[in-house]
Amino acid sequence: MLNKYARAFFTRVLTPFAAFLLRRGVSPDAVTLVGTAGVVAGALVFFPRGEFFWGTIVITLFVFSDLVDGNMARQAGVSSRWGAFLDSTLDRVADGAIFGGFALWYAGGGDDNVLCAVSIFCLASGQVVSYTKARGESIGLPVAVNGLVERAERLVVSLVAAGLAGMHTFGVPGVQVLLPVALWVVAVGSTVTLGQRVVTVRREAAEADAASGGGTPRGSEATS
Ligand SMILES: CCCCCCCC/C=C\CCCCCCCC(=O)OC[C@H](COP(=O)(O)O[C@@H]1[C@H](O)[C@H](OP(=O)(O)O)[C@@H](O)[C@H](O)[C@H]1O)OC(=O)CCCCCCC/C=C\CCCCCCCC
Ligand SMILES: Nc1ccn([C@@H]2O[C@H](COP(=O)(O)O)[C@@H](O)[C@H]2O)c(=O)n1
Ligand SMILES: [Mg+2]
Ligand SMILES: [Mg+2]
Repeated sequence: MLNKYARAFFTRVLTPFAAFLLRRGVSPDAVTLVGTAGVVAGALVFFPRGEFFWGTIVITLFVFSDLVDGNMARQAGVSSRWGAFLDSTLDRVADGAIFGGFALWYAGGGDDNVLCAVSIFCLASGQVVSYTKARGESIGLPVAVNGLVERAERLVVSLVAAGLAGMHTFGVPGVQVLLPVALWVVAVGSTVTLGQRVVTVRREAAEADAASGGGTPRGSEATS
């Protein structure tokens, strides 16, 4: 949903900044790499210590690089398969650090085994949701569904909640509950999304197999 409705807005807002970076000789790949490093550092330095406000601020400063890198590549006319691979692969690394950071907090100072498990579930289910699309497309299917909770929703729900929950350290009462609520929402939403994508891939695969007389495309079943 956000990918559909908010992307156009952010493209307009970030285009001048992307153009500025290109004029300064910065490459899209550099933005992808630095952005991911910033998200990973913000998540793994602050979240395991329960410093959710500052962790979210640092992550927010870097996470929009994921919208800037592609914008730069398109403006410069250098969009590439390598860039698409790098962007998607490092998205998985960033997501792992964010939900891993939550899990480390609940395994340590946050001392809550259930929320630690929910964080790990968010991490794993988010990766699987993304994998369904990548694998479906790699066997030649359109995977014409995004589902209820895509990456943008996973990030916005969990980071807004983490940022607000972190305001507890400034004396704002009652906000800590927002992070557990957000993690449960992301966990349930990711499960629904996984179901939506699996059902779509199953239908598209059956249609494609019927149209081609059955069987997977040569070679594709051998990859994983
Ligand atoms: C008083 C202060 C309190 C402190 C609060 C802190 C406020 C800040 C909190 C949060 C900000 C979070 C912003 C998160 C923005 C995320 C942007 C982003 O990176 O989106 C990425 C997304 C996907 O990009 P790609 O196409 O490159 O990635 C694909 C995707 O990963 C696919 O995964 P899948 O979906 O399938 O699981 C892969 O399949 C594919 O391989 C991969 O290529 O980009 C978009 O979706 C574009 C839309 C972005 C919309 C961002 C909306 C941000 C909205 C609000 C943020 C500000 C909220 C402020 C709240 C303040 C509260 C007080
Ligand atoms: N280093 C990069 C990063 C991205 N791309 C291209 O942009 C597409 C992703 O666009 P986003 O707006 O989601 O960032 C990606 O599929 C590539 O085509 C690139 O070339 N190099
Ligand atoms: Mg990107
Ligand atoms: Mg990306």
